Amino acid sequence: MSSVTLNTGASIPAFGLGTWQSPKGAVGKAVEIAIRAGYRHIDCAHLYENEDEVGEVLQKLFKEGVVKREDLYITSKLSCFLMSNKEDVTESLTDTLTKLQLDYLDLYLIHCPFAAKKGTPFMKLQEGIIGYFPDMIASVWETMEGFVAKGLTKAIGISNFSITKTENLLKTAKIVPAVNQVECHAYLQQTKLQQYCKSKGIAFEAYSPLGSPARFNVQPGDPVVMEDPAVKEIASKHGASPAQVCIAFLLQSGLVVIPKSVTESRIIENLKATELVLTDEEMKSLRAIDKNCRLLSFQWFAPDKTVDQIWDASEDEAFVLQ
Ligand SMILES: NC(=O)C1=CN([C@@H]2O[C@H](COP(=O)(O)OP(=O)(O)OC[C@H]3O[C@@H](n4cnc5c(N)ncnc54)[C@H](OP(=O)(O)O)[C@@H]3O)[C@@H](O)[C@H]2O)C=CC1
Ligand SMILES: CC1=C(/C=C/C(C)=C\C=C\C(C)=C\C=O)C(C)(C)CCC1
Repeated sequence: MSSVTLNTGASIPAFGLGTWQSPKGAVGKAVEIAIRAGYRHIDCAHLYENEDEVGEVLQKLFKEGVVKREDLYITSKLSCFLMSNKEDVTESLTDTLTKLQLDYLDLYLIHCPFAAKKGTPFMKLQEGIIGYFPDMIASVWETMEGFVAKGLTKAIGISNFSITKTENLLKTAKIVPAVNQVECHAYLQQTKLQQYCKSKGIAFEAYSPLGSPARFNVQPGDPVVMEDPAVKEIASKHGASPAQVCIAFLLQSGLVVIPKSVTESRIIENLKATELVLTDEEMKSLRAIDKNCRLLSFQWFAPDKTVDQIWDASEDEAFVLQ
């Protein structure tokens, strides 16, 4: 399986399994099926509230000798509820390591540049919003740099950072983020952010590569990337599925891609997309269907701001689904 070399010198498998909205009772089985089938990269987060079940299955697979810790690439992310001070940031990582039953992560990301008050009930998030503060992010980053020094994570990175917010972070960062994990699919290709990340040596990781069809804010009439005629036509030419084309397109663009599934047949189907080779012409057709269309606006984190302000839209002028 292909990999991307990070600015740390380490390699990250270019293909991995997402676990957002993978419910407890299903996520462990999904991770087990994936690893047994050949996945070596799992994307987790404190916010997903399922890391304990992922940890249990990892332990089981280590004990059975199916895979060794050093052969896996495990990412997790700092909770947006635990960003206000060093103790909270440390609590988020410690809680994640305990739940995953690991001594170290391969990659630890700031989940998003917005913070919310500790203890805010998840469904009342809007009441606990703190917002985006560059000084808070700088201080979170300094704490995370300490995690690398202590061997608690091999690399640190960011998620949902625009160019402007990354530039702000780089003003004080001693470690350049290894990765920026952002929404990216054929309808939101983020070419400007991709180019910027490349220029800074930051690897670009594509989340929601299938257009997150079961996202919580999905509305009737929203564009559906897996139903795009170009995607379907290319899929049928290859005897592949639309999902496989969506994944192969991003992989062949040099990105790290982390589709989520808890369905055995889809977990396997998505893995097989790593073998699908698209022609230059097909890549060109897929590049042409970009709609600059953001599916996850994160506006709930900053209700006083417009979506354009949240994403520093002068950079990309994406239109956003409400
Ligand atoms: N950093 C961040 O803020 C974010 C990170 N992420 C990460 O990226 C991962 C992927 O993004 P996500 O938003 O989950 O969305 P995806 O684009 O990966 O889509 C997942 C959905 O597609 C379905 N699906 C999976 N494979 C297929 C297939 N072959 N054919 C048809 N449908 C399929 C899944 O259903 P089913 O499971 O029922 O099979 C699920 O409903 C997340 O799980 C998470 O790890 C995502 C969003 C934000
Ligand atoms: C899911 C809903 C809400 C909260 C979302 C939060 C706190 C985080 C979403 C994180 C994502 C997209 C993670 C992917 O990695 C509300 C509280 C806003 C209410 C609607 C449902």
